[in-house]
Amino acid sequence: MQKIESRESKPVFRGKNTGALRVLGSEENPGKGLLSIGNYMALDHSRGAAVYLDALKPHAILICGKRGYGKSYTMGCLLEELAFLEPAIRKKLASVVIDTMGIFWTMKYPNAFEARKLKNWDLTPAGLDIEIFVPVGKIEAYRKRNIDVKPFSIPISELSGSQWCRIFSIEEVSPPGILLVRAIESLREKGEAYSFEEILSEIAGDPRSDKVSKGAAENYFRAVNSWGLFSKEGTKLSDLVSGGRTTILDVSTLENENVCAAAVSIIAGRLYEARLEARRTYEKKLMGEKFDEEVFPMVWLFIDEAHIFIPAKTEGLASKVLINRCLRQGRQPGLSLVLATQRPASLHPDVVSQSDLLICHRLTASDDILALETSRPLYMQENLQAYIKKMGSERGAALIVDDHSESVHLVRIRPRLSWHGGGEPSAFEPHTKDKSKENTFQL
Ligand SMILES: Nc1ncnc2c1ncn2[C@@H]1O[C@H](COP(=O)(O)OP(=O)(O)OP(=O)(O)O)[C@@H](O)[C@H]1O
Repeated sequence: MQKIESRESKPVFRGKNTGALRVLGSEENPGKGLLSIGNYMALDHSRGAAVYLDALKPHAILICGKRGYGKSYTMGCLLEELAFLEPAIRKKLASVVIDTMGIFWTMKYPNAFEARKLKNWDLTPAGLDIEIFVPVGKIEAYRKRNIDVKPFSIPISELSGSQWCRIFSIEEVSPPGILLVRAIESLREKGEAYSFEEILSEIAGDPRSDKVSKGAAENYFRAVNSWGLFSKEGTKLSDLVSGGRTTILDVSTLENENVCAAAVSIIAGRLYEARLEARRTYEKKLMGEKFDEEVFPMVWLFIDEAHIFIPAKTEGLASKVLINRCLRQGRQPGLSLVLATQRPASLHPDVVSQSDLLICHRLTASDDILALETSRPLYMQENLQAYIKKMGSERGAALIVDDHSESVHLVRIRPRLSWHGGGEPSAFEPHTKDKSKENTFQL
């Protein structure tokens, strides 16, 4: 089993109590493609056997928990584990993070801050080989801060007139809305990519609209240009994603949540299409056909603040793609989705019911617990509240509900190898000190 013999192939936990191999997410895992996420946590909170997640098959994982209890930290652990898989498996997978908070760029750096804690787990700090992409219009701002980033953009022609109306929060039947839909649909009918300038000239040349509507529509699109996210051609998917890579799409500069959702919808839709195509190639290969070109890897798509993109009560711009394609049908083409939220109650209920793995950190709001309880699998012997109580208030402690083995597990997620950028800043403590020994974790 690959993590049992060396860092590439050694278990991450050689320390205390490493017991029987337990793989969550697959009953058939042959001991390969294992993500070492932590150890069992006994009721007295002592450390038990190592816990692994399967990475050979596609998964839909929901990570939830109240603010500051480990959601993005856990996401980072999964990303690290995917990045450190044995090369033969790693090259068939790719990780893509939609980074709404701008916190994942720090993964390039080793987690020197928690070196002592890592030592307790027999681990050493390690940075990750990641690529960070930011909207093309924002590249200079990042470079000025000495953050090594690459530009990405989305083709402006990917959005329909009605999607633009939703982004601008205007009615499709209002005068600027009517103009905007007409202008965009007329450009789209030509079937070619078009630029921001071409949209403006289409608006200006509309014979049926008055000056005020034209002025308003123009202003909306000038704002689009300032976001620096859209361009005529857009970045090719193959430039963003390929086998073995960890890609961070930092969209934290986009203040408008609708724009973020539109971007997520387009990216997730393109990943899904690419995987469908790859799956067809894979089937043909199995039938004996020869293919020389590289097959698009099985993607793990990570989205934090998922309630923004798949809200409970309304249909967000990314809801359809994420629910209907990635969640419900992602298994077949091999697209994994890892969603995180502080507010399960604000998340579309399909996310809870369609996830095959639920990683639940501490939760206290009753509506959030109820949202998970409502789709609580029958195999959970106790109610969720009781499990959460057992888990206590330790950061990084999690309840994992595994639909494959129909079982529930109390786990302590391991410390991060790479620098975690999502922690709370403190006005008091110097940032260089190793705080491991002061943490609530007593190992
Ligand atoms: N598994 C863990 N091991 C050690 N410390 C942890 C672990 N998980 C979380 N922590 C600690 O808790 C802090 C907060 O975790 P994290 O940033 O993941 O919170 P979050 O749930 O994503 O919060 P928010 O909802 O505000 O984004 C981390 O900075 C870290 O100090």
